Amino acid sequence: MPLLKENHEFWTRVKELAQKNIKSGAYEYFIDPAQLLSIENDTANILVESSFHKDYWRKQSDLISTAGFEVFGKPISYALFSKDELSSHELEALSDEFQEEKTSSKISEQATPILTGLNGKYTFENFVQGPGNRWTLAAAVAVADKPGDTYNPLFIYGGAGLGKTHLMHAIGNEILTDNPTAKVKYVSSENFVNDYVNATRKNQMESFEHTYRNLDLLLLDDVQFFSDKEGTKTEFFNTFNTLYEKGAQIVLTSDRIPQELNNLEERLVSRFSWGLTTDITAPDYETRMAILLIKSEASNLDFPSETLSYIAGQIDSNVRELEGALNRVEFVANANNVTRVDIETASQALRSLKSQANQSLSNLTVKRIQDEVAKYYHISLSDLIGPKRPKEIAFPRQIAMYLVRELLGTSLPAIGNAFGGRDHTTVMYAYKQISDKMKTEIDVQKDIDNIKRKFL
Ligand SMILES: Nc1ncnc2c1ncn2[C@@H]1O[C@H](COP(=O)(O)OP(=O)(O)OP(=O)(O)O)[C@@H](O)[C@H]1O
Repeated sequence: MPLLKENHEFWTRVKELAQKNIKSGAYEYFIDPAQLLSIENDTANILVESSFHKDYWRKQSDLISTAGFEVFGKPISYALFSKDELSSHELEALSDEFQEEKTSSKISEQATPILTGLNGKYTFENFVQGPGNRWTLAAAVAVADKPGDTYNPLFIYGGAGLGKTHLMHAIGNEILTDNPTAKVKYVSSENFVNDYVNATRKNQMESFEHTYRNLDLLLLDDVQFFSDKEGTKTEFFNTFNTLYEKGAQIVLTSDRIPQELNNLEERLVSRFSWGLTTDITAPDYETRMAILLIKSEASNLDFPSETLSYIAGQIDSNVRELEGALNRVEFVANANNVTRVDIETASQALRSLKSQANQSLSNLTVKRIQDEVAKYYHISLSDLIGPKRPKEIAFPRQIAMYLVRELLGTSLPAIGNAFGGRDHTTVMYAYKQISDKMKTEIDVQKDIDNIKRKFL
């Protein structure tokens, strides 16, 4: 039976995820008024306003399962109760425990539990070892075994989609399994900066420092995107020093070595090299095969090894893309009612992926992408490529930059030029922002799909 503190953490996480993925009107109407009554036998009992709200909540199983995995490391199902169908007695019976624990938690020292940010699905067990990641995996296991003791900080660098984030989560999950009370936090550099900016704005620096400087393990992802604002850098420098001096473990990732992090000052970069700097390179064929084998086991389809070998031969530099290719093959096989996936089906699926890109290549231009994106978001082309920065314009601009990079493979400086002479780092940031959102935000995935469809 999970503790109440975790219940709170779970519910906060559900709402955070909903805020990210659901339009604000729907969030305010359907999600915000709902209450978590209790969690019993891995089932969250949720009270909603009416049976109409229930229908909406039934489609939100992703929110519950993601938050369940992140907070409890296991699947959580949910039962819905609407106010109009529950007697006050039944309501009391369901919520007693939660209310009771809620009262006692108010007395406990910390009002807000640390949100670990960890995703329970990334573990050492499901990370495939290969020549490109062997030493980094060994270092990560050593760090999880003796945090703060072996390599501190551990700095992992390498190209996109090669497993850096996976290993970070695995370290955090392992440490929490060994010591469930450890104070662990995974955060992207961007979110660290956001937390800091919000804390200064709301006058909550004490609470910010309390959270970050008392950690046993800080996992900071993508430090190449760290803001170059002075206040944030100083705060991070101080956080780093405090944690390091008290022997807390720090793990950092980046797409480049510390010495190439031009956004950070020398004194910080040199600290990154105090521990161990280690890289991940692209998986070789055997590793790709092993990854496909593990991932395909979760499928209800039969993948003969020659089919996996075919897929492994098509995608060779990015595990995220390899997973995407497998998903695409599964999708096409299911659509064609195929249960045993042969090479023909796989090649058909991957051909259509490629032909989509090829078609785009043949008649697509930067200008056409800009026009379609501007039209889609109801803004003018001059605003899209001009200097304005409000969110309603900055977001479509990031989408357009992402699509140009994705569909045309245009270089970063050339994209910068096509968008009013912006610096290539701005384009890189935009691309990363949208790639990240594509992983978690359904609305963004839909927007990108809708816009892409106009080019086919
Ligand atoms: N060796 C591996 N074994 C199993 N899965 C892997 C391996 N390497 C990567 N993956 C999977 O590939 C996907 C991408 O990995 P991850 O997000 O960790 O990449 P990354 O290096 O952090 O990329 P980015 O820099 O773009 O954020 C994840 O789903 C991860 O589980």
